[in-house]
Amino acid sequence: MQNNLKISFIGGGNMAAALIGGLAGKLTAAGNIHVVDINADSLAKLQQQFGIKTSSEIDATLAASDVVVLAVKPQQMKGVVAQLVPHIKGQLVLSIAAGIRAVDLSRWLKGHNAIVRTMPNTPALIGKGITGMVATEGVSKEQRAAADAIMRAVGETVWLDDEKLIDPVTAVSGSGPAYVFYFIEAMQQAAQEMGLTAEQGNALAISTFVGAAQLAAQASDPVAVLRERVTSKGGTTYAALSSMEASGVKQSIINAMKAAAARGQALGEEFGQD
Ligand SMILES: NC(=O)C1=CN([C@@H]2O[C@H](COP(=O)(O)OP(=O)(O)OC[C@H]3O[C@@H](n4cnc5c(N)ncnc54)[C@H](O)[C@@H]3O)[C@@H](O)[C@H]2O)C=CC1
Ligand SMILES: O=C(O)[C@@H]1CCC=N1
Repeated sequence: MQNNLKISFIGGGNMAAALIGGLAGKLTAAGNIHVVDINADSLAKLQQQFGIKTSSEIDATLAASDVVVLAVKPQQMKGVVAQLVPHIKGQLVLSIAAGIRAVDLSRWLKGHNAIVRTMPNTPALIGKGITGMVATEGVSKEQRAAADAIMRAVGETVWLDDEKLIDPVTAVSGSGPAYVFYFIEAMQQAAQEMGLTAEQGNALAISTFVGAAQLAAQASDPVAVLRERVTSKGGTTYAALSSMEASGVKQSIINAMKAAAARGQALGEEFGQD
């Protein structure tokens, strides 16, 4: 399904590249995608990989875009957005930045109110992302549909009614892939400490994650029931889970995720000021 949606990315880093990979030549022609980045190497890579248009400075392409995706770090957002003001008229502005609130983007854009704030994640790279998103009042039906189509090009979407929930979404799915990788790293290390090779440990840990996650996605039972089915009384899993409980692993994960959400809020407060 291709349409003629013209999309400009401000920032062509990791997340932008993941999104462009799902969009270019799929949702819209590669020639309809434009990336502005100050890093010439990133631009050259994107240009080569996807055949999109690139430039090191904001130019007239921006004014002709339907959607402007803000994909720089929260710390850079205010300075970058200030440069966009003369070029933003009716476009949809779609931010993927952690923390930065729509109200601050709108103020920096001199009252522009067609903003969709999103939180994607890196499995977008393989079309398996999930994005939490919320729209401001000035977003039209068509713009909302365009935002949804852009994020669906790299996975699933979950729309929120309340922007405050974006920080919890960031804590669950935005940062979430890193927790999974951390858990896999721990399993790989344990495998090696117990005598398996790195290659064996790698295969066993990753396949276990993929298989268990797919089972959880497909099963009609809650994950707690799936866990109980692995856990024989007096058996090996019971020994492992008892050790985790004794070390407070579950509470530690909960605390960590609350820290991520709090950091999202703090980023908004710190980098969303005038
Ligand atoms: N990496 C992740 O897992 C996720 C990141 N995000 C958000 O995505 C945004 C981008 O993150 P990443 O892609 O990971 O960062 P990144 O550092 O890979 O990309 C940022 C890009 O912005 C460019 N840039 C910096 N100043 C600029 C300017 N003045 N004009 C144009 N381009 C400029 C940099 O050269 C860089 O290529 C962040 O706001 C982050 O919160 C959201 C969800 C997940
Ligand atoms: O760590 C971060 O701040 C970004 C947002 C979610 C994932 N990476």
